[in-house]
Amino acid sequence: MRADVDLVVPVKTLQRAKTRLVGVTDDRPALALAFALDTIAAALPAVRSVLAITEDPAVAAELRAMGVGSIPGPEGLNEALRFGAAVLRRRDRHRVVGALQADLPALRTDELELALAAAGGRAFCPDRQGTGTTLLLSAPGQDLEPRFGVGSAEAHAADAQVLVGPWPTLRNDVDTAADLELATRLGLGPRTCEALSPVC
Ligand SMILES: Nc1nc2c(ncn2[C@@H]2O[C@H](COP(=O)(O)OP(=O)(O)OP(=O)(O)O)[C@@H](O)[C@H]2O)c(=O)[nH]1
Ligand SMILES: C=C(OP(=O)(O)O)C(=O)O
Repeated sequence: MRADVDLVVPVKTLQRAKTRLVGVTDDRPALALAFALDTIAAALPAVRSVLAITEDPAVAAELRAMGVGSIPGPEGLNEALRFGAAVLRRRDRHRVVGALQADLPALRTDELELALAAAGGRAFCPDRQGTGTTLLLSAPGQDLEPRFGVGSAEAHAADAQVLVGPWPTLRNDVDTAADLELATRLGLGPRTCEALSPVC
């Protein structure tokens, strides 16, 4: 557990989320919600706190039931992350602020902990393709400066340590049916299993 780390997790409005998973399920919003809940449940024991940034009241209600706070933020992923990071920074200016994507339904707490332990300052974990980013950590007391989007791994590598190690579940963000197949092999979280039942 890293008691000096607080994570911002952005969760897009469910009706607009995971459009690349069209055809995988009849209920895409329910699957996007399950991804976020499994990701956050796995992350909680690894850090001091998790704050979700979401405009979606259904997401906020589910998180509240888990004891996780959320606040609405501005439109856009980097905008939402900057907003959330600034809220956390105001609460404690010395902390490490991180951004964790909400689409890691196979995430294991121990793998996140290994990656967090390997970080020696500003650092990021590339996705399994090596082009995107699943986790970004600020240096203590510094701004998060998120550069998520196409080619974000290269953008983050300009000034952040690359975290690559034995944490496949942290690297497998699920955007496509192929990602979901791999996540199923790695072991899906319970909410995602339930949403896809009887697949697992
Ligand atoms: N709060 C917030 N979160 C966002 C926003 N856009 C993306 N996210 C989150 O950012 C992470 C990565 O998003 P994407 O992989 O691009 O997910 P997506 O937009 O649902 O998927 P596609 O429709 O397939 O592009 C997920 O945790 C999303 O929930 C946004 O505008 N606001
Ligand atoms: C926004 C990103 O993720 P995705 O590929 O999931 O859209 C990113 O990796 O920076």
